Amino acid sequence: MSAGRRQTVPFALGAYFTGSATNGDAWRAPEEDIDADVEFERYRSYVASLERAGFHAIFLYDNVLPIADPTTLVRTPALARWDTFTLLAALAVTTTHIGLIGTASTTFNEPYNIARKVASLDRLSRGRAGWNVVTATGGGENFNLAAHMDHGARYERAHEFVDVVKGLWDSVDPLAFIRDKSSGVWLDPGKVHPLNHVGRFYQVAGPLNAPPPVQRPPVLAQAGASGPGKDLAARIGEVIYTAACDPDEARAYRLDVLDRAGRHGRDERHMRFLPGLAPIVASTESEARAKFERYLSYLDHDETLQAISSYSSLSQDLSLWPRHTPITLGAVAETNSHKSRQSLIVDWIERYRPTPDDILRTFTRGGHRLVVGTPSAIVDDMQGWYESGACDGFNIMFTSSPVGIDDFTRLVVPELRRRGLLQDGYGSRILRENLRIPSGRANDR
Ligand SMILES: Cc1cc2nc3c(=O)[nH]c(=O)nc-3n(C[C@H](O)[C@H](O)[C@H](O)COP(=O)(O)O)c2cc1C
Repeated sequence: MSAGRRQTVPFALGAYFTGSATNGDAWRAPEEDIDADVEFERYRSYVASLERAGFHAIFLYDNVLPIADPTTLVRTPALARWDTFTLLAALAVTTTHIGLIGTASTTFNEPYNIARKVASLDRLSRGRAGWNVVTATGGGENFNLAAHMDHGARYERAHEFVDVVKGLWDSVDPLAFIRDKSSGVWLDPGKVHPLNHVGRFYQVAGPLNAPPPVQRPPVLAQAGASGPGKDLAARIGEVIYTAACDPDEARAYRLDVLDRAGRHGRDERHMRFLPGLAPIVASTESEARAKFERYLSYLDHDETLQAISSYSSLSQDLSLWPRHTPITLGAVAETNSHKSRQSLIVDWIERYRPTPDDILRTFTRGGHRLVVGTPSAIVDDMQGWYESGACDGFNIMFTSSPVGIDDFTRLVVPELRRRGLLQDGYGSRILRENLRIPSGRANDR
């Protein structure tokens, strides 16, 4: 099983970052960096470590939410956030092989701008750019809307948005540029193809006024998991980020999206499913447990429970629930924001009847799975998920930086290598080639 699987869908390792001050929830721990929102050097050194360790890509989360009440931010480093593609552009010139995947929403951007940004990043990085296509969990109030756009409408626009971006990337053949001083011919107009797109939501003439991307096309990531989210993933997603706490559910999700992808002539060779994983690792089990308790001691429990309640739209604040009493959810109003995270956490609470304390011990504030243990226990977990077809790798969400990054690269990465899951070094300087994802073009199915 594993040898064949490794041939078709090689194990992929990504690293998740927000563009703000700290990566971990326990930001008050003495060793935790707290100034990455103003010091580029922090990101430069994190990503340099990940590149030395052979991570395929980093992924920058982003949102543009309104903050009606700044008192909700008193205890969390979330407000100041680098503009995603500006930060990635800087990282493009401090790295050589690691992929650089940034989030931009199809709800609050125009396709022309995104096509240009990602194409430019792909050139700057010599073929390592990716775009995480989101419809955004909120933010309309910052973009001329009274509220967030309806979930269904967001996804309808997203399909057309991505088609336009891909069309713009194809609108200029890189060979169009003759640049011949002797003849005075700069450009071959036969290799420039205005798009002239007229659709339901967008009217875009083109051609794209940007350096042609190196990758044909740059890698597309996607992270929605509601019905419409899965349809978008199935049609355009190449790297699929998920939150999953149970391997059976992750496997069912993967098979569901692959089934939908089949209708678009796509299969598992074209997609890498990467659930989030937040590791706390140490050489011995007891050390790892002690580290975990220390992490919990620096976590603001109320704030973390409030964040999970709000991000998962639970219709109640879990921080108000007695800390050691099993939670009973009342009626949960259907959300227009993050439908899949809502159902993930609601289902989990209904199935296991956890206490708020159990939630803190199981999930990060974003609702991703915490795993505590030795390097071999953590790799057993990862390998088990991968080999059973629950995923194609992981998106590592470090519980602290820089120490959590250092722990993972020092302890877990060598074990992943020893088991042949992760290769030594990079096979290519191009992200799509390192992930071994074909472009989907006729000559590269
Ligand atoms: C790992 C992961 C990362 C995500 N990153 C972002 C992000 O950066 N910005 C955003 O607005 N939504 C992000 N999302 C949310 C989804 O893209 C999507 O907007 C959300 O799941 C709502 O869509 P759904 O109802 O189809 O699930 C992320 C989801 C996951 C699982």
